[in-house]
Amino acid sequence: MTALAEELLAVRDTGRDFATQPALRLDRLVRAFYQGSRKIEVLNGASADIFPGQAVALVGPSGAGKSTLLHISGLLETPDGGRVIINGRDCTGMPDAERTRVRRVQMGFVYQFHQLLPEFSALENIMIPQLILGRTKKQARQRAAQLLGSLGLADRVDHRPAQLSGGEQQRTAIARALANDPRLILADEPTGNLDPHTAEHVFDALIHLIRTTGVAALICTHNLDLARRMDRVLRLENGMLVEVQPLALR
Ligand SMILES: Nc1ncnc2c1ncn2[C@@H]1O[C@H](COP(=O)(O)OP(=O)(O)OP(=O)(O)O)[C@@H](O)[C@H]1O
Repeated sequence: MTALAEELLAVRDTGRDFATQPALRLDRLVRAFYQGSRKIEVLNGASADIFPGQAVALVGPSGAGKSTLLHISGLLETPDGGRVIINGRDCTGMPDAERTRVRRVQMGFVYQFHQLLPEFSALENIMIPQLILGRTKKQARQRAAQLLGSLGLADRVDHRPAQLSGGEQQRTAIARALANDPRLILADEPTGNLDPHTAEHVFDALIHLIRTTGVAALICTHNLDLARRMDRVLRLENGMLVEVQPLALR
């Protein structure tokens, strides 16, 4: 385990106080799919509150519905029943334009494959979402440089994604997710494409930013070693979210 990882674990184990309003409240979510005439009930009353500053792992077997839950949390899909409440606001029935705005202003996304724009530099990739929200070029450049610096990429700002290693690409994607100071990070296997050593470093960087910015994060992962190091673990079981003690995770 790296020194940073040990420091992060120590912070988790001191039992910090979290803000009282959840950044994300999932309230009795229901979602089913039909495959032919067969109905698959993926979410069946899934509920959870995720508070600012918490890194929460989402685990469960393949096909349990983790991606479905992340898509619904990110307002990319609508549930058949239940509510998604972001910072106290019920977003479930919002019109598309309003959902897009909530996503852009309040959320950051990290995917297994970085999805950086190949023709732009690392710096520009982090500036673009800020320019969309109306920051000036100067403000966007400063914020992008600051984030890349805090992720150990100060000497990579002008590199295009293809000129970065897998771990550097993923750290750039994390910086992009944080560019607009979101309240909530949603991450789908953010280290799933990396070798174990690189995955650990990228994960440490992500957790460090969660702890220092106070953003809330729901992180889907198959990697139980990483899940054990988060503040909380939620396991999807039979369409419900079950809280598991991180150190008891098997
Ligand atoms: N659009 C869809 N149409 C039909 N079935 C779907 C659709 N999306 C997901 N499913 C089904 O819902 C179930 C849950 O899928 P989901 O991708 O959410 O699981 P997961 O836990 O993320 O799996 P994995 O760990 O393998 O990525 C699966 O049985 C999947 O086939």
